[in-house]
Amino acid sequence: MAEAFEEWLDKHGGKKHASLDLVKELPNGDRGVVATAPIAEGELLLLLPINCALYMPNDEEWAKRGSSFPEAVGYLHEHHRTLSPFLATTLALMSEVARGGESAWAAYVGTLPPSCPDCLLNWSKEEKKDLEGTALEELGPDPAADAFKRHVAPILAARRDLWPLQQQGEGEGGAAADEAAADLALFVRVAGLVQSRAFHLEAENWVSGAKEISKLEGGGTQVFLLPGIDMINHSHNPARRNAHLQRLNVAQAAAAKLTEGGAPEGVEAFFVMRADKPIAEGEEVLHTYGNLSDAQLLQTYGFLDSEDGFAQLPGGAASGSGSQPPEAAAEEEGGNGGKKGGKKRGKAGASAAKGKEEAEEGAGYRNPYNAALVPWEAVEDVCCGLMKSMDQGLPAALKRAKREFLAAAGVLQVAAPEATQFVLLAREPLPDELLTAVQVLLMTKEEFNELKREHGGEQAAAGGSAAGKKGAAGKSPIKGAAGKGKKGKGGAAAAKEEAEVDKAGEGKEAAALPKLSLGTALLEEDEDFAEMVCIATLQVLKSCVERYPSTSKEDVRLLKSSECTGRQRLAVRVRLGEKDVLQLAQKAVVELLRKLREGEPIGKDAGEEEEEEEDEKPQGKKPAKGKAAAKGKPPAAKKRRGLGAEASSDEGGMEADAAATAVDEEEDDDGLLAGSDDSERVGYGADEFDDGIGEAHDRGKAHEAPKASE
Ligand SMILES: C[S@@+](CC[C@H](N)C(=O)[O-])C[C@H]1O[C@@H](n2cnc3c(N)ncnc32)[C@H](O)[C@@H]1O
Repeated sequence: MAEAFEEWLDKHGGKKHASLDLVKELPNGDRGVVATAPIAEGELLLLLPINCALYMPNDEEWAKRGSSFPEAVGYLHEHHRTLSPFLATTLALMSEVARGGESAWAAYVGTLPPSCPDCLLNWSKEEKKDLEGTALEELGPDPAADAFKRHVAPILAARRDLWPLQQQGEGEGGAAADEAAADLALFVRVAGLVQSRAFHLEAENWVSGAKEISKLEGGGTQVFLLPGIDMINHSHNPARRNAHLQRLNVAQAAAAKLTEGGAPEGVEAFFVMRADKPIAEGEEVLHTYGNLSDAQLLQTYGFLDSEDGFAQLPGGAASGSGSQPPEAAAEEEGGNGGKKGGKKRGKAGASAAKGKEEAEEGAGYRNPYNAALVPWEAVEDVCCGLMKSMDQGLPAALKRAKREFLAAAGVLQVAAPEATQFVLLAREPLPDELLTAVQVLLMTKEEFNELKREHGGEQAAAGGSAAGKKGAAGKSPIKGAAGKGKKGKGGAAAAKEEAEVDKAGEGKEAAALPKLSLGTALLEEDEDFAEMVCIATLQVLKSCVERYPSTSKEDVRLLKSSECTGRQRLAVRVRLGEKDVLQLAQKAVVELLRKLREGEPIGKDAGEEEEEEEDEKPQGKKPAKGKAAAKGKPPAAKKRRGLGAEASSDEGGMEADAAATAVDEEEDDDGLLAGSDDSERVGYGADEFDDGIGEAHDRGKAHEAPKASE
């Protein structure tokens, strides 16, 4: 199989390093690319002419060399242009698989595994129950069966010559049922392969130049199957990675002396895999599939990282494993790529030690790129409930106006604001969007109207341009606002209030406003408001923690038990990872509140402010509160709200609330989350296509290209 592939590659002008085994069986039963002799840094590992890749061409490519694409690709290009790139590439590979020995890609098809075993596509309903509450919880119909029925089956039926029927046995329900079952089975198999092997790259003009490939963008992507290159496994650990992918145009490939004797006819570009560092004999070639959370890794690739070096990173997480025994995971170490330092070092050392201990006990490695999702609905419910408890219930029109305003101001997604999910990251557990949304929801009608006027006003002054605008942070949109502590209104008053929702900003919501980022300026000015915002945020986070059927402690216990194996273990690790992030967010809120109460500077420039404060402060004088104080202004007058009447008359009120809502201290501080410094925001935003399947990249934000130093 490897020889047939190498012959095929050679025939098409591709190259493979002589000292590489592309299909080496690894100790864990998987296959990987392994060096059979030492390879020097910079050496070419694989060169793949673009004509060997399976993908949907853009119009320009099609015009230039349409005839070199498989027939199925041509058919899809001509007749199904709105199909998602993922489904189109899946159908392209299905055609080559179904055509067997007749396919021009038969040698490549021969290198493919039977399936992507643990990809979610292959999980039963029962197994998926363990993912309840996570980003991977399936709420609608089975996405694969749904995509098959809606998009794939009609295409197969229309062109049986391109997608010949697979061999079927005699089954119940007659020949038609058998055909459909065989088609669906092939689709699920191939979709799993494409999902776990394809590269999602920005569509670009090939002739324009080389490009680092790991940078993926939400829009305008092409989904490429890159034979041979797709044999390389992933590592989260920069210290273990030793290869990276580039695409080069013909001139660049020639300049790099990759195509002596000239490029094969009709080839405009190459995919190139090179050694980033020396690779020892017997060492596996590894690169990165992206900075992906556990949920994204599981959904797309059917595995969770079971390595490796984060225990060694200063401030790093412990090693451990989802699928291998914890003892083995705890033994595996390596890597030293972390850059954390400063004040956190002392604690990090202790955390790493504690983390290692936990790994040994079986708690497992936790991914520093993990994320948790907070649905808008939860935020709205909690905030509206809180306002109601203060006799300031939000009438429907005001609720709608706030939602529309937040969408126009870039805090909620525009197309379907209600479907927004705030993405909390281990490295940024309290995103500004979430704090901003909570603040806006907790504003009285008057405050909200004033915010709208100020924020809309900025837009008018800027000629409607949202680019580079700062938002309303630090401007106190509620300064001088009336209506604090308003008492309850009956139905008629509420109806009047609906009618009173300020018309000033109306219509502006439709247009894009500058991005709204309230930060903490308002919280620093108004202690009661700050307490409300913190309580509400803690309640929101608590409601998110409660959506899981188990607690973190139970999950850790499960991971420690030898019975928790296979897919159940993967699922438990995903939900524990999400809960870790929610716990970090809870801690961040409690810390924010503490700082606000103690008048400590907050935010990125806190250090600078502290210094400024030090310089300006007369000797022996107590530091004043907040930013205003830091800038030499008197602290803002304390403001009172409905809730504040109780909470602030009882000095322990907030602590009690926070304690009731916040972190289980026994469970926190496991020190397992801090790790690499290059965690990037990853999310699960709006789907571009309504396939409902595919991979994390179609649903998420771009991942940063690995830094040069990696
Ligand atoms: C692009 S393929 C890599 C080649 C694959 N190992 C093979 O034998 O064909 C991606 C698949 O390899 C496996 N894989 C890659 N990196 C892995 C890792 N770090 N740990 C476990 N499995 C991994 C997963 O099954 C994943 O879906």
